[in-house]
Amino acid sequence: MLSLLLLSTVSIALVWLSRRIWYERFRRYRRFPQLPTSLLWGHLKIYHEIVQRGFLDCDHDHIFAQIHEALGRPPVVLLDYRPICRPVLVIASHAVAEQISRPSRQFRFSVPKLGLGFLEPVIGHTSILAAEGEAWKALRRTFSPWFAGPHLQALVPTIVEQTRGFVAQLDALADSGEAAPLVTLTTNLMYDIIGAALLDEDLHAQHRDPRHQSQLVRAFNHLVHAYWDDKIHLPWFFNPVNALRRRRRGARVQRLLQSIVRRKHAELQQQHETKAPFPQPQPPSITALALQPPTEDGDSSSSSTLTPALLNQACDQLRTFLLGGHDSPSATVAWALYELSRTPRAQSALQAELDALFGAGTRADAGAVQAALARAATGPDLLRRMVYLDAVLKETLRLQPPASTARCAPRGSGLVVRLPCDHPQPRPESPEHEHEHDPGLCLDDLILYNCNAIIHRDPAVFGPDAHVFRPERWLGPATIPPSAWRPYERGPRACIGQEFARIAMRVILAVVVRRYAFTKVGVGAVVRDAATGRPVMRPDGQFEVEAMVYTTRQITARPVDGLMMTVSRRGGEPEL
Ligand code: HEM
Repeated sequence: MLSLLLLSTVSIALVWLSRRIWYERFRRYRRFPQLPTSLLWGHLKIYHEIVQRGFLDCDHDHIFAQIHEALGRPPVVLLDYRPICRPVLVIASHAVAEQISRPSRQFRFSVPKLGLGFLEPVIGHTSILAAEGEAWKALRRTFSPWFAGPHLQALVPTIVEQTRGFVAQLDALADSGEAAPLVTLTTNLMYDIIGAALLDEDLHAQHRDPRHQSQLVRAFNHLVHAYWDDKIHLPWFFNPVNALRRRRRGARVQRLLQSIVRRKHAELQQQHETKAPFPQPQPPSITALALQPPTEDGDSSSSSTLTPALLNQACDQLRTFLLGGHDSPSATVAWALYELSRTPRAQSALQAELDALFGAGTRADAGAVQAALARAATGPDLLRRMVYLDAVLKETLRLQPPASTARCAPRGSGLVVRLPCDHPQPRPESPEHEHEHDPGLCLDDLILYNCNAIIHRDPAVFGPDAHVFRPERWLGPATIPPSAWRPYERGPRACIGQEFARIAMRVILAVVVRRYAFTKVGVGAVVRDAATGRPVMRPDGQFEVEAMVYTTRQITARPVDGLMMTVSRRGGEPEL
């Protein structure tokens, strides 16, 4: 009798479970565009097969783009990663992305971020990047004045100063004729800029001998390497060794930063106590701001006691700025130099703009450009007038966006988005709902990924040449909807450092772009005509290349080979 009861209970449980799994896999998300799914593995199997067919180390954005294309470019694509993690909704339409990133009555600061637990070794657990609600608002309020226009303009001479090391490195490369990964050089440059401007520290990242770089730079690079080619951010138990490696390396970065912050705190206290007559550095250092414990009512008062909690919180913010500050701008500058090297029309237009601003006689004279930019009377105005250079940067960020936001609306919150009307609407729940007004798509509990790599190449917005580097599309009357370009994300959680990045990137390019010619070697090298040896020009005005340089995931998207280039001084470079 007992065994019969047991048997029937087990059978009922099994029937219930299989119906549940069937529902979860095939019915729950049936209105979402998606690839055929498997009962056991969802889309994991097909995702794996697509990865195997292409470059194994390519970034997940490429895989999403392929799936999106195969499905006929719908506004959203569902990828069911269960049982490994929640299903991901890849958002391919700027109109839908905008509904996620803008504030609403339901979500005052836009749809909450997806937990960034996997990044904790890099940014800590109180970082502004991951914080939510009032805690995030208080942090943002603390740091926003530092990132405001007038403060940033005062930093231009500091940024310019650091480009001297970059020029020295490029000169050395031009003399040697050797190829080097440009991204390594721009990364070191950005570390030095962030060190000087944000931390008020010389990080020696551009030292010719890497052994003389500061311990912080070496430790941070070491930590970031533990994130290379991480496609799905699997939970720690899938690779406990790497999880441990990240923790250990993260702890070392934290210790190094703590000793810097303790020193800065002591200096600030001394200045405060002695009421030093010399003026405070203008703008106040980020470290000083990070040491003001933010309160929810917006009052920030300098703390004389450096509690362990305050120390850790300050270090978490500094680590976040170190990450955001060095990573995306360095990749963007390197990509811009690559795209310019294969787009002679754009290179000439940029040269003409810089000639007009600095004088044609300063083409090879980096020192003259640096001096003009560093002068308070001329620098900000020169930067403001770099219209074509700004278009080059916009176009680079359009084609090679380093980052995209990932969000998640809590279960039961009832987040609904509407798809753009020019796309086929989602299937109704059932045939009897066929004629009802479309209620939109409910996105609760899904991982929402605004995929900029797809959004930025939408032919419906950018036309048939969406894949071509054409800075001119950003000049003249604005025809592109603002929400279709979102490399810094939009809404309240948009990048706090975007204006700083724009200034730094404009300074760097203005200093080097007329002085050097860059030639890609290896993947992405230009194709040359067998008879003449000259590069083959495509009808769209770009040189034909051997193979596209794809991106890999290294926390953000970075070019696979670091953009291996040779450098020559203009005038001395080989004829193309
Ligand atoms: C080309 C340059 C840059 C790009 C493309 C970029 C991109 C982004 C993106 C897409 C986000 C949103 C991330 C998310 O929602 O998860 C973001 C946030 C952030 N970025 Fe940047 N970033 C750049 C430069 C910088 C710089 C120079 C800094 C600091 C010096 C910085 C610091 C931050 C911080 C602190 C946040 C979090 C903001 C918040 O949640 O309030 N970024 N960035």
